Amino acid sequence: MTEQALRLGTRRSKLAMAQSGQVADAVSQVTGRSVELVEITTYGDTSREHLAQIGGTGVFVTALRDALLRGEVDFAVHSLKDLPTEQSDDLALAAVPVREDPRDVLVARDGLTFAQLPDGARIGTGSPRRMAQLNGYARDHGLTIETVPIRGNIDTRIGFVRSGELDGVVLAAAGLHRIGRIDEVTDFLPVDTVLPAPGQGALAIECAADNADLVAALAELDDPLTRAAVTAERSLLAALEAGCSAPVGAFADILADGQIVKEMRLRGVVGTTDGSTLVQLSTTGPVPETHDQAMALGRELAAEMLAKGAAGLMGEREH
Ligand SMILES: NCc1[nH]cc(CCC(=O)O)c1CC(=O)O
Repeated sequence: MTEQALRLGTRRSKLAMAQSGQVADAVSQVTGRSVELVEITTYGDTSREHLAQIGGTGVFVTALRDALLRGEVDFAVHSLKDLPTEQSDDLALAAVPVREDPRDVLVARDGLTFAQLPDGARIGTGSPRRMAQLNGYARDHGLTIETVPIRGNIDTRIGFVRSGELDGVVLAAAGLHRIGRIDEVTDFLPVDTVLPAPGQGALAIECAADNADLVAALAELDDPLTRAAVTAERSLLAALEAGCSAPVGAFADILADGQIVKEMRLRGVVGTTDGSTLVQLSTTGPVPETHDQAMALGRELAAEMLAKGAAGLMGEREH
């Protein structure tokens, strides 16, 4: 008797298809079952509005979750940074695999690094988080850049540079890796210059919470350290009451002594999009061993950031 193929719900973008294809192979290996991709269109794929305007929260995810809840697909793969922080009781975050490079990168004309950009350079990004930190970095170096809000898939965004319309665009390294275009990066921005979005570079594999066999099988793809890190990052975001299009960066990493894992450090930043005010803080604690401990790390840092005025910065509205 042959078991039915598992149905993986995925968006159709090149990036989504690449990451779903990679997860499909891994799931086939751990379950011994074949995996069939089911393409689903989300609001984020069809809307032409800027993400900062449509709110961001869940626009790439809701249609996939609905298909899971209706039993039309067995599991779904999301970019973790697109996943709203509130988790539905009916769905399980069954696995968070090992994170890919979390950094933001610059793809600029003529091989330029960020420090080599000319004064007034036009840099495309629709992300208030990137705008705030890029403008802040430029200010610190006596440079002004113009951040230009853009949307579209990775090909479209890099296309603005190739056509000469923009001097550069800022993207996530992970996405470029996954679609095989990492060679086009002209500068990898260190996380201390531009903190990534909470969960950036990580994937989320979701399935129905009551599908116990599948929850258990998918758990084999989970990386506990990645899960602890992204849980702390997302807890910070939630405790700041910010959505995924807010100017909030967060990154948790492991402080190790040789091979010995010592502590987890969580860094967070909130700022105005012009980069004139940035609140960046970090906290360090034992590596979380439970979900609650990882959540506590994020809440702790959020409280410190709020005490330093973070709420006022996030309240800023774009004109
Ligand atoms: N919101 C779009 C999105 N969602 C996930 C990624 C990249 C891959 C990742 O962060 O895992 C991107 C593109 C980008 O920010 O350049």
